[in-house]
Amino acid sequence: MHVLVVGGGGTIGSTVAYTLATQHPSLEVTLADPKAERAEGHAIDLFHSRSHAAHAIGRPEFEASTLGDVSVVDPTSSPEPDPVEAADAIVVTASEPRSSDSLERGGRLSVLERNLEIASDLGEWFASADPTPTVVVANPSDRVTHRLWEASGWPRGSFLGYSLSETARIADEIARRVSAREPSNGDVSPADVYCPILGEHGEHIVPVFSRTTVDGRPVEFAESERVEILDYVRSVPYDVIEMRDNGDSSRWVTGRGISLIVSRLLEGGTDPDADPVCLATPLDGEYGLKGVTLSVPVVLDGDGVAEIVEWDLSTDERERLERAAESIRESLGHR
Ligand SMILES: NC(=O)C1=CN([C@@H]2O[C@H](COP(=O)(O)OP(=O)(O)OC[C@H]3O[C@@H](n4cnc5c(N)ncnc54)[C@H](O)[C@@H]3O)[C@@H](O)[C@H]2O)C=CC1
Ligand SMILES: O=C([O-])CC(=O)C(=O)O
Repeated sequence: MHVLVVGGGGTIGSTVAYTLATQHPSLEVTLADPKAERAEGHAIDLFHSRSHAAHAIGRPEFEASTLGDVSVVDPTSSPEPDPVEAADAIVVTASEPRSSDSLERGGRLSVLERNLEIASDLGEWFASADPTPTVVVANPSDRVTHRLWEASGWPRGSFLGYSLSETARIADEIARRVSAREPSNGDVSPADVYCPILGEHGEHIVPVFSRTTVDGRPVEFAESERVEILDYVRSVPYDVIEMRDNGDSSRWVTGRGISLIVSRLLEGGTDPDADPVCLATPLDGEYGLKGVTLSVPVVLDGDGVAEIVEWDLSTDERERLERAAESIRESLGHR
């Protein structure tokens, strides 16, 4: 199996590559980045991280001879053989560098113009290869996913815009609040919270409070609490960036979330009996929306989105989803 990480010399791309490389020792990983030397530095380090399997403490449960390679290509030099053709899954983290106006809430939109150009170029590159499931991380991820889909000519189900970190963040905040309500019951773990999030990866997130459960039981929040929960989810990634001296963004939650999605894709998909996962995919009438890409519940197979699940939403959730769609359409110039 082979995963291509486009933007693999950067923070998120290299973190995804590390997570996948250690989880799947035989996986071939290619890092595509115009900063090829930087990517090569990651590739050498990553390959050595796999070599711990040669030590007794590595306790290899696989043949050392099956260790996958970690290689580098410069996407601007028409690499041959084409790594897009070789890939079983692709992750796109290619992005303009973070600018000073990307450090505040809403900052994901500051790289819109340049990242749409990068997406158009990547789409042209992808177009000559067979459709391959592609997880899009570069911000603003829903708009970039949409542009990449349009430029590639691949089926819409090939594209999955990544927004799952928000689901992890809201679970943490809900667990804290529910624990504080009844301290005598002990702490609730975020792992016991289910609160899917639809909509934009940004200000227009749509937490589905009508389906939220703790330990499998429905849980209610007053409107004031909902506002505070939303505020936490929107703000915390920017707090993380600031705490790290305005350097890297949330590489660990993002790297782990993407690696889980790629792992499921390589295994042939998600369990159709399990809860669907919320990822951004181009819509064609689902939820009454067309010509826009935003997060909705999906079931995955080995090619990408096998099914978009249409949940019954409350009036407020539906209106919020429509507002998210409007905001995304507007910034893409689609009215
Ligand atoms: N969807 C999400 O939840 C998250 C999205 N992000 C976004 O992911 C993107 C990447 O973030 P970082 O890794 O921190 O940025 P970074 O600046 O460390 O890495 C971006 C990499 O893309 C490369 N690149 C630029 N143009 C390229 C092209 N045409 N082809 C291939 N590579 C190209 C750059 O050389 C650089 O190495 C950003 O847009 C960031 O906002 C980051 C975290 C979470
Ligand atoms: O703005 C960023 O690069 C970080 C981001 O999207 C996130 O962590 O959700």
